[in-house]
Amino acid sequence: MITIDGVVGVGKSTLMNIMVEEMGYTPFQEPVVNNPILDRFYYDRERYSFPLQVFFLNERFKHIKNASKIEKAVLDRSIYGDVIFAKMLNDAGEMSNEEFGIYKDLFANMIEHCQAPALMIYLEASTEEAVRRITNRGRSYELDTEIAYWERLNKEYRQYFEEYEASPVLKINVDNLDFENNPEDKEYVLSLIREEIARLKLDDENK
Ligand SMILES: Nc1ncnc2c1ncn2[C@@H]1O[C@H](COP(=O)(O)OP(=O)(O)O)[C@@H](O)[C@H]1O
Ligand SMILES: Nc1ncnc2c1ncn2[C@H]1C[C@H](O)[C@@H](COP(=O)(O)O)O1
Repeated sequence: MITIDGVVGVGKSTLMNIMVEEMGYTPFQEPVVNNPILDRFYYDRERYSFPLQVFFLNERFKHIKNASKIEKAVLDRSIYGDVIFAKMLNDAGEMSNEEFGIYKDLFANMIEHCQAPALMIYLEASTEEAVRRITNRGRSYELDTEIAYWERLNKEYRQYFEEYEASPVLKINVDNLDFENNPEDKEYVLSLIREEIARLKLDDENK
């Protein structure tokens, strides 16, 4: 089970699709379209932070449960990334301390039953590049969100991944890598992933 994480717009879904096409992985997509409150959350974060976190926690748990039953799974975003959002929202006063306390308790209970990924691919980018990609993608609720939110998220992500040790991490800075449109960049990223898989002997484990 390989997980791809990183800030919004960094290219997680795009890379996941490449791994599906080029490496035969089975995708576990982030629930954006079928998310009943994501849009509302962006316009009223105080009201929707807590239910949104519970929604994502539950979805992530389902994905991990199902992904751990198959040989080559790739997940778009991780349960660990959710904690970054939850902490950030609590720090900003958009999720109350009581709600964050309940969230942490629920998380602690769930994580005991979650298999850690065999590899975490952390896609790192400058906030400017992430916002450029968010703008190109054009989800209206993200376009209406202030830049400071994306800056805070990036800062929290970087800090979190400096200390993350639940699994091996492959960190890739994607600021100058257009693996979506440039075949050379795509091959380069795939080679990094293949090398890491070989180094960790994940292929052997998966046989
Ligand atoms: N490496 C890349 N270089 C340039 N644009 C990219 C790259 N990867 C993805 N994109 C574009 O950036 C936007 C966000 O990509 P996406 O994969 O949906 O990000 P995420 O899943 O991390 O939010 C999309 O419009 C996508 O086409
Ligand atoms: N845990 C989360 N809290 C708040 N918002 C979240 C969380 N997980 C995902 N999101 C948002 C961020 C994006 O608007 C969409 C999808 O993420 P993406 O990085 O584009 O895959 O959901």
